[in-house]
Amino acid sequence: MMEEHTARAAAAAAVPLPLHSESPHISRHATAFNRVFAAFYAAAILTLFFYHLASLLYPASFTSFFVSVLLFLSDVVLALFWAVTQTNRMIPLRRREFPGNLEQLLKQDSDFPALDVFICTADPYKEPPMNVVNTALSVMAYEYPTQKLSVYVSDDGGSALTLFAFIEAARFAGEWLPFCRRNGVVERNPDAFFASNKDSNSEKEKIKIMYEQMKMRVENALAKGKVEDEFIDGEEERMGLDKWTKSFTPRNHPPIIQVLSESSKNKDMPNLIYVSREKNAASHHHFKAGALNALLRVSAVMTNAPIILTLDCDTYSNDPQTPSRVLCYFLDPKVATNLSYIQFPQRFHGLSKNDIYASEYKRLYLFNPVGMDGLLGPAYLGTGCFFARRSFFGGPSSFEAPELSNLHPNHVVETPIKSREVLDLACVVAGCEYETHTKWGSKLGFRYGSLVEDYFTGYLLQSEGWRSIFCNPDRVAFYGDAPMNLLDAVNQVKRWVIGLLEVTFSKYSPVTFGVRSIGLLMSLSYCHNLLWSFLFFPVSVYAFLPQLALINGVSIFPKVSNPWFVLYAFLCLGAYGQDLVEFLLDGNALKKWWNDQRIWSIRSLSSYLFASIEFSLKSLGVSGFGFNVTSKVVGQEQSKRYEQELFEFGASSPMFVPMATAATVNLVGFGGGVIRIWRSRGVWEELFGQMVVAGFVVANCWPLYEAMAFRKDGGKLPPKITFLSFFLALLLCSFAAFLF
Ligand SMILES: O=c1ccn([C@@H]2O[C@H](COP(=O)(O)OP(=O)(O)O[C@H]3O[C@H](CO)[C@@H](O)[C@H](O)[C@H]3O)[C@@H](O)[C@H]2O)c(=O)[nH]1
Ligand SMILES: [Mn+2]
Repeated sequence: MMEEHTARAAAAAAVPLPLHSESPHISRHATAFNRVFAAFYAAAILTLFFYHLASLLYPASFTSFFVSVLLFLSDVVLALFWAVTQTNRMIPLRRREFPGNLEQLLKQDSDFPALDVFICTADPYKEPPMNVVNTALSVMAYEYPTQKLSVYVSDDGGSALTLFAFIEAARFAGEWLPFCRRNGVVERNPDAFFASNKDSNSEKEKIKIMYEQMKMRVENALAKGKVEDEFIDGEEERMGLDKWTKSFTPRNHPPIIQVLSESSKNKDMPNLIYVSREKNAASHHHFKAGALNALLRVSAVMTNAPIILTLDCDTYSNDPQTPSRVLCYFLDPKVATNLSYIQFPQRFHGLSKNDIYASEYKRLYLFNPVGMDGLLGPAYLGTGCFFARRSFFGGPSSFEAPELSNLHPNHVVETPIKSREVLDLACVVAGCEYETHTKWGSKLGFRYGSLVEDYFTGYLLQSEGWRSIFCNPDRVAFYGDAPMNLLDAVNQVKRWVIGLLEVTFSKYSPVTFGVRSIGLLMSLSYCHNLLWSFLFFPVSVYAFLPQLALINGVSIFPKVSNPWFVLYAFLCLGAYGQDLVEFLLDGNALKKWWNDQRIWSIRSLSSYLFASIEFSLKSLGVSGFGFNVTSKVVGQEQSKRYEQELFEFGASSPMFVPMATAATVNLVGFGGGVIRIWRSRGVWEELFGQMVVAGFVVANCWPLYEAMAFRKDGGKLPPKITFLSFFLALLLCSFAAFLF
């Protein structure tokens, strides 16, 4: 009896408890419905093309031919966009991790694999050092053996203020980390913790005061633009800050590497290392990808952890257990062999109630990754992503050796991180010239050649045979900042789209290279983003053409009584309806969806349009572009308006001109249509489709009318832009009067 029991226990021990599971993200019925709907929708699109071809072949006049061509081309782009969205609905996956079961593998601290965290920052004024410090503290306080954890901060802004903030942070961490552990704090970003925990006790009061004092010192230094002598403590700190000589500028300075906290000296603290790679005017620094590659090498020399977490400076940890979730995959030999990265969704804090600029990017950061996870895995989203270091050195079965043996992913570091030898080598690998004649950026590390280094790198890793995993636990793992004014929001997407165009027209285009290396469905998923830039065309056509025709009483869509009208209605309602249902099922309010669909058109008429222009100019050699960092600070007035969900225009940017012109033309078109229908009732059947389109755009443009005519605050549309758009609308109307 006893024997049998022991035997059973032994058998149970031999079968390890699962570390993770996967299941379909949506019910089988929902997937089946999606497929049937997709089949119907595809048939409807084909029928529409038949209709278009017929009108192209037998045009009534030159004008109707011209109109048909524009509508046909627009619908081709929209149909392609629809088609590439479908792949993400085919096999959406939901994953679960069981970190509790890790105990079987991790009996003591030394069993844990080491983890290197990379945090990138680039500008102390757009990315306040205190926020970066909060991000760093939130990960330094991970529930993870401190001896196995190192946090590297890359400062592309080359700012003494950021270094000073981190000197302060290292000191504060000595109190903060034990405080979190003693009290089982879950919110380990101090700022978020103090904001949400109002009740106080003496211990909390004490630490809050320390935090406030640190914050004051850092913010004072920032306001003065320099670090006062009185705040510098000891020779080591002085020597670090002394590197900022007269000739030091953010674009021209030697490499600076400072170890601010060392786990071998203080067993309760992880390593904290400040890195500002060398910069000079003669060498290209490849923006964030360059910074990450410098960190890959510096960290290889110092700690060489097999697992790496990349974070933007604003992406703080909201869950100290996150590394354990990741280990559920990295420690499972069945998935680990070809696993490159585990991506968490990008989530944002401080969004307005209905997210007016749709900064949440539900589709990009949630729906699409879930869909891609059923294939080879999600795209890399730039932040909140854990990598296997090995995957930066060639495919799973084709190793690319780095030029120095110390950078080899299996190299074991035995020298203390503060030794001269290590620091000197770290400075060499953080130098400008280091990458010349090496494979960094092409075969090794993060890839160069696109402003969306995340998308490009993830895609190329997958094409080498790696796969990725999307991890979306119930408790949000990371929170970041979203742009809080319209110009920042559209400029950010413009930068992305330029980066995507760089990929589209490179030799690695998903359309050609991708289909061969990652298969049709995966490359279609990647094409979803590539098609963004082309959307400016159909959206411009639908924002102007039906309305200009309407002003002139010309019908361009089928009459309501015509059977073809049903087809149009099905295609429009179907696309918008499915989008709406997916949003509502995800638990979002209707208003949030409304804002999301509005921004889709706004981005098309601003970001996508201007990105296409800038990319063409660059290709012709007329101008260049760079990585314009999104500001993570907002003024008080602005933030109040954001809370009230008022669109923030304020600046006179050409980006606003097309949307303001569309708003004007649609209002005039809708008004003109109403008058025509009122004058002769019979025409409503012919103009109905155009009235619906114009009415829909007018409803969408409400914030623009407000900003043009009714608002007095600093966020209104500058009169210059309003008048320019009136003028352009007049020009368009005159042209239309001539055309129709
Ligand atoms: O030369 C540079 C430029 C930027 N950054 C850092 O890159 C990060 C992202 O910059 P941000 O201005 O916030 O850009 P976003 O458009 O918000 O970033 C999204 O898009 C980027 C790709 O375009 C990804 O790298 C990001 O992870 C992703 O969140 C920030 O931490 C910056 O400090 C650098 O380190 N060096
Ligand atoms: Mn950002």
